[in-house]
Amino acid sequence: MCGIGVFVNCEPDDRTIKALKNRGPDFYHQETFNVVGQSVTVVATVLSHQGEGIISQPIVTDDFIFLWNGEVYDHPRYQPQEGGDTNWFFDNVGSQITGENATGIEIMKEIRGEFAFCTINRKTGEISFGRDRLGRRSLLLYSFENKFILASSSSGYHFIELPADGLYSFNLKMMDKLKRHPFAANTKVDGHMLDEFLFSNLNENMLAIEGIKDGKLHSLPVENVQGSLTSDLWNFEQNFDGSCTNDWLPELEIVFKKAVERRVKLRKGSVGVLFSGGLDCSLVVAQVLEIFEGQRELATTVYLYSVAFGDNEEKCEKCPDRITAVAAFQEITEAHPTADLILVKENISKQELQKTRDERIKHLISPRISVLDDSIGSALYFAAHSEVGSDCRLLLSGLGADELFCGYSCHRRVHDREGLDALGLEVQTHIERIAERNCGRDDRVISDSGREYRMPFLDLDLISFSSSIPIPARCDLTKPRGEGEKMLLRQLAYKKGLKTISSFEKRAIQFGSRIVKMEDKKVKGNDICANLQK
Ligand SMILES: Nc1ncnc2c1ncn2[C@@H]1O[C@H](COP(=O)(O)OP(=O)(O)OP(=O)(O)O)[C@@H](O)[C@H]1O
Repeated sequence: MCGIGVFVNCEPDDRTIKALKNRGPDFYHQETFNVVGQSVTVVATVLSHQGEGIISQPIVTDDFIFLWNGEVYDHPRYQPQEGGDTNWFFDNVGSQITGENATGIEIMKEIRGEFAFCTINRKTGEISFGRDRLGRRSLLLYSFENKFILASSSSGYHFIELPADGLYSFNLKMMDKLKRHPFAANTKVDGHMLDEFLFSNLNENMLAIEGIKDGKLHSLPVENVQGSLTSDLWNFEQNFDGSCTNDWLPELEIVFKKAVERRVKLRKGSVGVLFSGGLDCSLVVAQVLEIFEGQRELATTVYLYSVAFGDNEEKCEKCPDRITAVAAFQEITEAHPTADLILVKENISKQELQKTRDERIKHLISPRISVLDDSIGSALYFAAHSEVGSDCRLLLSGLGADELFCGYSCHRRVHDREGLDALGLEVQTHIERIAERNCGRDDRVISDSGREYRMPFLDLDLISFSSSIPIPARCDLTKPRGEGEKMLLRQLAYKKGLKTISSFEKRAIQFGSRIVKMEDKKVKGNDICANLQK
């Protein structure tokens, strides 16, 4: 994982550099180039997980500048090599992505892994960039007059999150419009396929939506390149079939194991899991431990980071997520008595929350601004930034399980009111908008810890396989909570010896961690968050 930044006709401010350095504590480089008459400053920081030593960035040739933030776990042409995925990527893809040349993009589509990238053609001034189909790595965009910025993490500008709706290119000679190679999609997602991006020049009150009308606006038109980017790996089409005669569990077990294995194999340092004690993250922990038992050379300590909000230890211990974390830790330990497992309790007071939010969190959450962004972003920030486990450089979470296996209360609502077909569409929508709802924000707040964030349930093979399972085999929403939603995952947990955990009810992070209760807010999740605007 890395921090990448490209600053055309402007220089990065200190806060942006610090944010990028936090993401990549192993290496930092900043250099300014003249590209087709424009000043282009690139910043690259690295958190190394692949290859011998540390692979520096950016990769610069006479023709190209290439910045890569992500992991290639698997690709038909990829063999993990000495130079890691950065060098491989450059050899195979970077030199081929030039504007409308689709070859590079064709290779990119087959990457199993998460990424954001940027390639600058020094001869033509064509700059190509994008996030993977699920937006698992953040990339922010800002443009004003002749200034153009891309950065993994935020600063004092009015950035927008680059939508994960396609791969983009922009010509630094013309600076007139963006081109989008759109990803194929089955649902309409807010903020996707816009035909222009709007930016403001206001700098001081960066989160004040109201303020924009007083500042100048800059608009960049976006033009779609004909034909959309499709790939079997990116096919999230849901199986609406009502009949479910197969036993899906054995294959799910294999696909889930592979998804976790990919993510714990290519790494340096030990492993942590963001741990609520809920079904999803517990399954991830159990799978990691099984893999470690089978492949001792991969095994390390596994830290389980549990965050709870309250003004003293007693209150934190009563948080629903802390209660389940303690219970789940015990059950997992009983199932894996030889595992080197440490439960790390992060107790956060209101004072600490407010101070850290003002100093750090709100900048990382930016440009997201809702109450939900604040609650989830802050909880994940504290879980990820624990000082315990200084050798832990990788964090896993259970994100994605609810989307695929119908864990949310809205799934139940849609099912009860509109039936199975509508539920299938709801599942599809949840997956296609996860970049905007979760992934960008979560990547920024978590990766700021200098630990890389990976989500096994958002593995492309796992999504593809799960999507092929008829909805009634994934959940049975005629059954009560704690039983019907994520039914197939509950069976998997039971099979893995997590009997109590398999019947835990789903609980949203903002309630389970009690961050909402501590702040005593009478606001709705989608409201603009006053705390982020201060
Ligand atoms: N209090 C917490 N402390 C640390 N990490 C958390 C906490 N709450 C949630 N997370 C992380 O966020 C992920 C998503 O949360 P979510 O509530 O959807 O899943 P879960 O708690 O694992 O399972 P369930 O959805 O069944 O409750 C979790 O899998 C976990 O990795």
